[in-house]
Amino acid sequence: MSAPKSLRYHVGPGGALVGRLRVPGDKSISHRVVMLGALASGDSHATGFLQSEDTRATIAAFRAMGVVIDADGPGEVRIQGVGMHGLRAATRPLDLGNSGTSARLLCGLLAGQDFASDLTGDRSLTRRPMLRVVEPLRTMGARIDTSDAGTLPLHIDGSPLHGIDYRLPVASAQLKSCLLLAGLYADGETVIHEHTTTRDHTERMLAACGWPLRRNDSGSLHIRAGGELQPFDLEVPADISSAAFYLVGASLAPGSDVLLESVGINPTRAAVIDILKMMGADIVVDNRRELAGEPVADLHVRYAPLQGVSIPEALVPIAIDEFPAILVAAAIAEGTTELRGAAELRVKESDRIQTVADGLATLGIDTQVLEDGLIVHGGRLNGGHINSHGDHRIAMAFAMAALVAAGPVEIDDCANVATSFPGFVDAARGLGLDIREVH
Ligand SMILES: O=C(O)C1=C[C@@H](OP(=O)(O)O)[C@@H](O)[C@H](O)C1
Ligand SMILES: C=C(OP(=O)(O)O)C(=O)O
Repeated sequence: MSAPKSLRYHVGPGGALVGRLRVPGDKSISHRVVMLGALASGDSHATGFLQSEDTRATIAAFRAMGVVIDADGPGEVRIQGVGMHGLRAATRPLDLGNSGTSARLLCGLLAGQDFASDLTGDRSLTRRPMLRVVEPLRTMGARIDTSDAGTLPLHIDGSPLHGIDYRLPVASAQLKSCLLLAGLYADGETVIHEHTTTRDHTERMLAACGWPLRRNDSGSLHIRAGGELQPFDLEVPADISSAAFYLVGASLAPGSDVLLESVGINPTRAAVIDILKMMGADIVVDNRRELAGEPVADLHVRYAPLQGVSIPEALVPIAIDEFPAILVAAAIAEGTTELRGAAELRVKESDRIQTVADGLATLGIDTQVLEDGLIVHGGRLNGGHINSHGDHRIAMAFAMAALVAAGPVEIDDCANVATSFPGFVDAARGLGLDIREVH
């Protein structure tokens, strides 16, 4: 979107991370704050909100549909909810930038409106698969056109929906959330079965807004239309996906000692802690409490030597966005790390299996690329020149690799770090990383 695309990071080798930090608000929860706040019957307010390019894309979409949103205060957002039937047709296509969460959740939310919408996005987003949401929505009665490749741009001709009984074919919280949001407008019951646990922020926030949502003993979700969403006033936890870069950086670099404050540790999100601990990381989870119906804690991480592990497949969806960082940790761990069952990584902002493998090869690390994962043989890192392919998490993960590299790490195409973690460079420098931006 607005950030310059030529941004490069120069990261000097060595050093340690020391200090305390509250990383910005959780991106998944911040998107949902805007979406459910917009549909609530009254005004909502949130602090700790992530102001980033992805969440701004969601805000812009709802403003274009007539919702008044004030997001000027740092980390603060006020939303004048218009009620379940108060959205209005936008006069332009809704441009969701780089944000898969915005595109997929909005698809469900807009399918049952009584107006038409067009959705588009940037180069990366217009390549990401949308049929996973479009096909079940069509079964619910939605009228949606996609590109020939099944991607954005989409035309959604709002239509009456009916509930379906659906088993998710991929472990995707975006798909689950899309169908739950469509279910808010569907006749009869919408039932969703998941064979693997994925993040449950939509379910928690719907419950917090007083919408009846039932989970039966086998874990399937049941939702019906006809309710009202209560407005809310909440504090968004810090994003564990952003904290992950510092968990890894501090684990890698001797002498590191970092306290990450008020990080969301929702059990459907927090497997990065378990995986790093399996590798030998020294992470203490302290001061556990709740914010916005979500568990949070302070995470105290100190340097520790790491060993390679075989990552349990059940943990993959619960750490899905953290693999660029985890695989950088694997690169200096002693022995071999095996990641399997992670084919979803290929359809994120970049093909994260290939971009990580290419980046690690540049730094001198042997890997074996699998269709659904990566085998990393830990070793010593050289400096080198990395192409992030415009993927924010690749850029931040390789910035941390410099802490243990023998020479500088240059990373191209870093502007999209602003999609999830504006302020990453200042925060990293504040803790001791020798990083600067080159325009
Ligand atoms: O629901 C969400 O907020 C998200 C779900 C995940 O995507 P998938 O549903 O595609 O796994 C994750 O990768 C993304 O960053 C955010
Ligand atoms: C995959 C991600 O986000 P999204 O799907 O919303 O683009 C991410 O933030 O790593």
